[in-house]
Amino acid sequence: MTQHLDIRRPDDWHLHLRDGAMLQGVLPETARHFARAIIMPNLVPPVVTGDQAAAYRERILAALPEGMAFEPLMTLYLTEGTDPADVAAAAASGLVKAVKLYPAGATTNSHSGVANLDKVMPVLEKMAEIGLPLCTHGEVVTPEVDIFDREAVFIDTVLAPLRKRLPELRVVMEHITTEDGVAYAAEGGDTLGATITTHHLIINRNHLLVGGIKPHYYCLPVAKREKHRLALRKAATSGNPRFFLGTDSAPHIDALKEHACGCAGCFTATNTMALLAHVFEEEDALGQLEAFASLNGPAFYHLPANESRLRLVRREAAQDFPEKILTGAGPVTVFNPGFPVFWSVES
Ligand SMILES: NC(=O)N[C@@H](CC(=O)O)C(=O)O
Ligand SMILES: [Zn+2]
Ligand SMILES: [Zn+2]
Repeated sequence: MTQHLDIRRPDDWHLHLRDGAMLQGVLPETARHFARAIIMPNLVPPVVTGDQAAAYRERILAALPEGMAFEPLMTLYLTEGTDPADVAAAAASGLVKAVKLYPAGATTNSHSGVANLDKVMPVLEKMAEIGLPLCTHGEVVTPEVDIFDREAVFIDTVLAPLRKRLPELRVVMEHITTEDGVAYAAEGGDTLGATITTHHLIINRNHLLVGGIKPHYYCLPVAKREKHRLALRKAATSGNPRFFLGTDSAPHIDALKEHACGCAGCFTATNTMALLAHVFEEEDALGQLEAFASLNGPAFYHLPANESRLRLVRREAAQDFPEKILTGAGPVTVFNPGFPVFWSVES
């Protein structure tokens, strides 16, 4: 029997589109299913100023194929030189929807990020005043802290003190990967949100490491123990408005993933909605998929939910997804969940 699930069209609250030939190649994969996305600013060089965000937005719209509708929601990359007045102007014009904090050295293209939070307090104070959210890559980079503990230590030593110091600041904990992140976000009140990726609902660290290293499962924050994956599933399917979808779909060409020093990032734009339907069905929570993918994010960002709809269909036979997307920059492997998926998006 074919089963349908109709939901409001989803948005992606954490997406990497890159630039140039890669942007051209990956943008349709998101625009096919998503109405809007928060666009991450970690280009080389990063998107720091309002002018740079406006120019990047134009490049994204220019790369959109004829007949596709998609609204990029722009962000600024926070640096120790960021000007609070520029941030405020970019927010007031409606161009910029959030500012992104990368602790310097934490992830892909984060070297221009923040080493000393004191240096950006004037920007954060301005953001608290105007209600502009701060999106955080929540990992400390202290070499002594184990990579699997970096998120929990960030919460204790950076995020909680910052939110005490600036309680009005609206914060999104991006791509949470631990039960600690889930617990902190659940208690955070309405100034706090947390995005969860599709892949962290599917893989734990065994999938990454047992039986040979799987470079296409390597992302940051790195996948954790099974108990953390289960906590993320519980949070995502709970209906709790603090939790919403941010795929963190992060394309890198295969040559840089299958490498002695492979890049971090899973590319999930192509099959995310089908995979989420699979996960939510497994959790007996298909009725909560719309909240997670289409309602909780807009509510946090004070934007209306989309009026258009998306239909997911459960087929008799397992559905095929492309193994790779062929972009002008090179092939990009699509996230393979490692199990058959019967759901697909009706086109
Ligand atoms: N998630 C990742 O593993 N990679 C992201 C950066 C990020 O979101 O941390 C990327 O830009 O490739
Ligand atoms: Zn990140
Ligand atoms: Zn990301």
